[in-house]
Amino acid sequence: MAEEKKKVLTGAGLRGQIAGQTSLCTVGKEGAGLTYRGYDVRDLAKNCKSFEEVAYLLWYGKLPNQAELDAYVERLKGMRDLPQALKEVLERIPADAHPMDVMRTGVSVLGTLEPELSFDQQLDVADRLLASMPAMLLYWYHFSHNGKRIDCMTDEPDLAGHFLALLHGKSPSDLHREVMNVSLTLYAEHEFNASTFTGRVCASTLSDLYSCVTGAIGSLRGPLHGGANEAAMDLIDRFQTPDEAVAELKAMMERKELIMGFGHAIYRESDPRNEVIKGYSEKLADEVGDKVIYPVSCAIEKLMWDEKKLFPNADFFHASAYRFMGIPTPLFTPIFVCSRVTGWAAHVFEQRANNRIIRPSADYIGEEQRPVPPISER
Ligand SMILES: CC(=O)SCCNC(=O)CCNC(=O)[C@H](O)C(C)(C)COP(=O)(O)OP(=O)(O)OC[C@H]1O[C@@H](n2cnc3c(N)ncnc32)[C@H](O)[C@@H]1OP(=O)(O)O
Ligand SMILES: O=C([O-])CC(=O)C(=O)O
Repeated sequence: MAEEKKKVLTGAGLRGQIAGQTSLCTVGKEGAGLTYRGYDVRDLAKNCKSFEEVAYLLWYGKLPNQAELDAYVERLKGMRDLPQALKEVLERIPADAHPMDVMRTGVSVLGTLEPELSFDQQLDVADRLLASMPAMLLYWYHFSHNGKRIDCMTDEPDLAGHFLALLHGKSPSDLHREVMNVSLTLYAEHEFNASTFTGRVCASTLSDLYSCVTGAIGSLRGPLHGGANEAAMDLIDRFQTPDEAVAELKAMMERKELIMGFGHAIYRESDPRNEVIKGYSEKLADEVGDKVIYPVSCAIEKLMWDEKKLFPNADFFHASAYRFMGIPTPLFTPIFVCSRVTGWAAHVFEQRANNRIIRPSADYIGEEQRPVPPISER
């Protein structure tokens, strides 16, 4: 086999292969950019006051005007609660379960209670998932940790505030609401990343939306993908000073260990989401008077660039931003789910609109064909 073909097929993660078409998103055009339906993600983060605008853009194809947004927010508000049967299942999941497993189970159970019986219902199912995911996570969280059955309905005007209010039991400050809206916007969509591709493969079999989302959650859970925001926090938490971080990071690099929250499969120079969330992390660090986490994060960022030309991806400064808002580390990746469900579902809709089952081929590198020996001769 030619060397080039071998490189593409073995262990190369399909990098650079075009696996389908999309009109939802561009990643890494000119090395760094990210757009949703033609809008720069930084522009969306700055000018969309609520994440619901971005969800609407991805699912309904255009940015909503004020009347459309008001109606959409009201619709989602009415879908925030959970069925009693789902609450009962969540009450049986132990406190030490991984919250990503809770999300996967929650979505799966909702799929048994409110199944998608026809693709005509796809937008209803997607809206229902988006609206109810914060409660799925936080009903379980409060019950399993404190034995408390929270009210899953809040009057918060957006999902960002709803999430923080369910977590903390009170309405968030304006700054925290803004950060959460921006964070959900930054995480919403990212072309053919591993979890979205999982969802699209599932959709291509004409399976239901709950199955596509359940599978996608499983792919996002890993530390090479969405799980990196939690892994980055665990890394940062090991250090009390920037000097300590630099010394240990150098040793880790020598041992060829992966540094979580750095590098990217597509971006080569920078991840455009980083500068946005880093700016908010700095603001929040000032707010809480942090003198450790933010400086340690910046020292790691500088070292990684100086030594390896590796830059922080979306996950790295999300870790400190979430910590400063009092969000427990194991809930970081589930927040990613609450956002990325918009991208996943948009890709499922796109796949369904022009479907052929996704079924690539493998390059066989095993044994030549041979007879099965009788069991006495093996
Ligand atoms: C929202 C998201 O999902 S963003 C990604 C989140 N994931 C992480 O932060 C986990 C850490 N990062 C990584 O593991 C990788 O950078 C990935 C999985 C994101 C991308 O993987 P790849 O596309 O294989 O990376 P890439 O081809 O750019 O790697 C080039 C070299 O840099 C190294 N490298 C890449 N990222 C890192 C890192 N974070 N730490 C140390 N070395 C790294 C690779 O090991 C490779 O080295 P080699 O040439 O000696 O084999
Ligand atoms: O695109 C990728 O490979 C990973 C990523 O950044 C994302 O899904 O947000």
